[in-house]
Amino acid sequence: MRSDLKDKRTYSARRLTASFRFAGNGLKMAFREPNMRIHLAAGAIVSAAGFILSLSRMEWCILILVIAGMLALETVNTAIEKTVDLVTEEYKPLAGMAKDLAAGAVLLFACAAVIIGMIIFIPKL
Ligand SMILES: Nc1ncnc2c1ncn2[C@@H]1O[C@H](COP(=O)(O)OP(=O)(O)OP(=O)(O)O)[C@@H](O)[C@H]1O
Repeated sequence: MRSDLKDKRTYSARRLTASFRFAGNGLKMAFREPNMRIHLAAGAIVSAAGFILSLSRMEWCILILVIAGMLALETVNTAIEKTVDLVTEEYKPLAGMAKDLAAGAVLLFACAAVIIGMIIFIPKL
C-alpha cells in the first residue's frame, strides 16, 4: 500500500477513493461466499414480492434496511471467520466460540428479518 494512503492523518480525494475501492473489493469477496448468495437471492425474491404487492414508502424503507443489514452482518461474519482462521488453523475452543458467536448474531438478525417480512407481507396476501 502507498505510504500516503497508510498515513491516517492525510485527508485527500485519493485516500477517499482508495477507501471506496477497498470497501468495494471487500463486497466483491463477500458476494463469493455461498451464504451471502443465499441472503442475496432471498433479498431479490422479497424485493420482487414488494413490487408485486405495491409496498408503501415506509415498508420499502424497512425492507431495504433489513436486507442491507442482513448482507452487512453476513459480511462482518465472514470477516470474523477469516480473522479467526488467520490467527489459528488449530482447533481452539476460543476460535470456535468467536465463530459461533458471529454466526449466532447472523441467525438472530435472520429470525428478526423473517418476522418483519411476515408482518409486512401476510396482511397483503
Ligand atoms: N479453529 C477452530 N477451533 C475450534 N472450532 C472451530 C475452529 N474453526 C471452526 N470451528 C468450528 O466449526 C464451525 C464451522 O467453522 P467454519 O470455519 O467451517 O465456518 P463455516 O461453517 O464455513 O461458516 P459459514 O458457513 O458461515 O461460512 C464454527 O462455527 C466452529 O464451531
